[in-house]
Amino acid sequence: MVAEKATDSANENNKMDVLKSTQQVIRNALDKLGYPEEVYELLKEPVRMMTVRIPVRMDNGSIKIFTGYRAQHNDAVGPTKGGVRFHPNVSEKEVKALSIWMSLKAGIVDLPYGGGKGGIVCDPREMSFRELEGLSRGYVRAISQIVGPTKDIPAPDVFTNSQIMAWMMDEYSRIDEFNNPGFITGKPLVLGGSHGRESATAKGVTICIEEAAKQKGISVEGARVVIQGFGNAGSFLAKFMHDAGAKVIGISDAYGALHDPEGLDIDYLLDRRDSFGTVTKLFKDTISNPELLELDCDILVPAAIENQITEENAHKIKAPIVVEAANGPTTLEATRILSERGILLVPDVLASAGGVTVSYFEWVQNNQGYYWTEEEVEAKLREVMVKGFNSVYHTSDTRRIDMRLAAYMVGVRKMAEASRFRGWI
Ligand SMILES: NC(=O)C1=CN([C@@H]2O[C@H](COP(=O)(O)OP(=O)(O)OC[C@H]3O[C@@H](n4cnc5c(N)ncnc54)[C@H](O)[C@@H]3O)[C@@H](O)[C@H]2O)C=CC1
Ligand SMILES: O=C(O)CCC(=O)C(=O)O
Repeated sequence: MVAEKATDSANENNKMDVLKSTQQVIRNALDKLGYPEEVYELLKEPVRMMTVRIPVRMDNGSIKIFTGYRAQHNDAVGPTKGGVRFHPNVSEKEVKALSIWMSLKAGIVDLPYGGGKGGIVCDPREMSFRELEGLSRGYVRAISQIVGPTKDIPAPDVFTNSQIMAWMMDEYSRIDEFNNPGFITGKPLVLGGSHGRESATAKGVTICIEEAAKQKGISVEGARVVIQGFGNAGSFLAKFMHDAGAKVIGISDAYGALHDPEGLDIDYLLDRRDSFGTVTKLFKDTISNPELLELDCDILVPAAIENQITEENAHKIKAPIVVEAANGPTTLEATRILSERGILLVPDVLASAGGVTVSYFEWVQNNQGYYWTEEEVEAKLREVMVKGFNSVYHTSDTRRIDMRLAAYMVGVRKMAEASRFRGWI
């Protein structure tokens, strides 16, 4: 009985293991494309993974040692690129999976990058500004040998922002002994940031929603939208949906969710949210995150963390369109269930690629020292996202496969070919 329980829990862990599920889809995509086994052997793990220990003097005078990671998945196409996450649940496996997803995003929207990702195990909500600066600078010192504007270019992710990017850029510039804005993206505008980067992930998701709605014959104007997460991705998305005439009937953060079938007051919520995307603590009448996901709505956007739609709740999702702003919010089993139910699932590696696309634009502008207007950035982003959506949708439609497998097939091809031309495989 005990052994049976242990096996059950091992199976459950496997289903929630984001690295294992990513490897499974990579394998399926490579098989469908006809690549030999050694291509999978190369791409199933990052080519480089660094673990660092970062000492930080805390405000109470003690020294605390933090663990951080930087994964570089594949650099055959170009330098690796991807965000840095500050979160208590960061793990080596998660960072590895996130770096693979970055490679796939770069492939889908055709950027000259491979995927990278970083993370530090910490809870920035419980740290002072001074402690966060020490941690950000310490991380850069620790990984400085493997990063740089032509090697691996970090950016923001969960619980990191433009201030943290500014500290990291300053630390790298000190080490490098000259001002080096192209080392990192998602910087404040005054330090070489790009117009449109802050809202880029949400803008990319909005474009995918528009394209998915066209395919489903649903009008965005008047559509009922539910968004899990009210941080960078979720809050800008709520604003864009509200401005497009959609009714945002549910939002959430790490502490709970708000629901109003008549539509929430998005401008008020944006005004009251804190820098970690927390707003529900201000309200008494809340529902839970699991309840939020099952609300009756037209468009559901998970924009927070991994493993939110699983085989437990996939049958209960009512939205005909699910667009993944977050990385890894839906398990593979849930992907199968949603797809069999005819729900159009726009996967993370496509839907959330707007962030890295505008990060690429920021890096290009830093390299050329000439900056674009917000309108130019938005027009270029739209072109890239629509093209990415169409190629994934077309692959899914013609091959009769789910959108996630289609996205992996589109995303994996460029790095496989580049690795082959380089003579690696
Ligand atoms: N910021 C960016 O440019 C990009 C972000 N993403 C992905 O979007 C997702 C959200 O990232 P950001 O908005 O940047 O982060 P953020 O740190 O700005 O906001 C995170 C939001 O998720 C909520 N949250 C945290 N834990 C939660 C939980 N257990 N249940 C429900 N909500 C929870 C937080 O309260 C907050 O509202 C992540 O998966 C991230 O990897 C993807 C592409 C780019
Ligand atoms: O902007 C970037 O370079 C990376 C964004 C990111 O980390 C992501 O798409 O998950």
